[in-house]
Amino acid sequence: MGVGKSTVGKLLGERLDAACRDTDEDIVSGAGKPIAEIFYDEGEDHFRALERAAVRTALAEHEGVLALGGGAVMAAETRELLAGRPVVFLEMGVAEAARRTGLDVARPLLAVNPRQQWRRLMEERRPLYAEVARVVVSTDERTPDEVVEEIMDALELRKA
Ligand SMILES: Nc1ncnc2c1ncn2[C@@H]1O[C@H](COP(=O)(O)OP(=O)(O)O)[C@@H](O)[C@H]1O
Ligand SMILES: O=C(O)C1=C[C@@H](OP(=O)(O)O)[C@@H](O)[C@H](O)C1
Ligand SMILES: [Mg+2]
Repeated sequence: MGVGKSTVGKLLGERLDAACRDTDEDIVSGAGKPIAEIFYDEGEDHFRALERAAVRTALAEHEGVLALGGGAVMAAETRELLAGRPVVFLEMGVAEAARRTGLDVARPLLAVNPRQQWRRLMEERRPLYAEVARVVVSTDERTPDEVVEEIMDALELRKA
């Protein structure tokens, strides 16, 4: 959350001349309301079901860059669908996370005690990110464009 998946995904798409899709955007357009409202109105379990379906559909029909939400890997089905694909795990430290997410009400899971919540979520999720990732790229002290270049190197996407 806040590491830059959506921002960097779009830039990477431009850099590769490929389309970028973001499953959170698919969920919002499908539900007709923002993510925070889905959480508050229907609850997290409902959001996760929409997320699993959005990832399944996007992986089946989209070619190019796909940005996921930070909690998508919690679903075993999603981890299985990601296996063997060029998945990038973008990381950052907690100080940077606090700066980037700020008081962003669009991220309901960080609405209360954001730093503590972020640490707790990362402890739980880090092994799952490591399980699905082909490469890990640090985003601390890097601009989104620099992160794109790191991804290009890490996945060996540069043309010879
Ligand atoms: N490398 C970066 N350095 C500084 N700010 C960044 C960087 N990448 C993204 N941001 C900013 O952090 C916030 C969260 O980015 P976003 O792309 O929505 O992350 P995610 O999709 O991983 O939650 C946005 O305000 C974005 O402009
Ligand atoms: O980490 C999470 O559980 C979530 C991350 C969000 O996406 P980003 O990681 O793009 O912020 C969004 O899917 C939702 O608020 C839940
Ligand atoms: Mg995002």
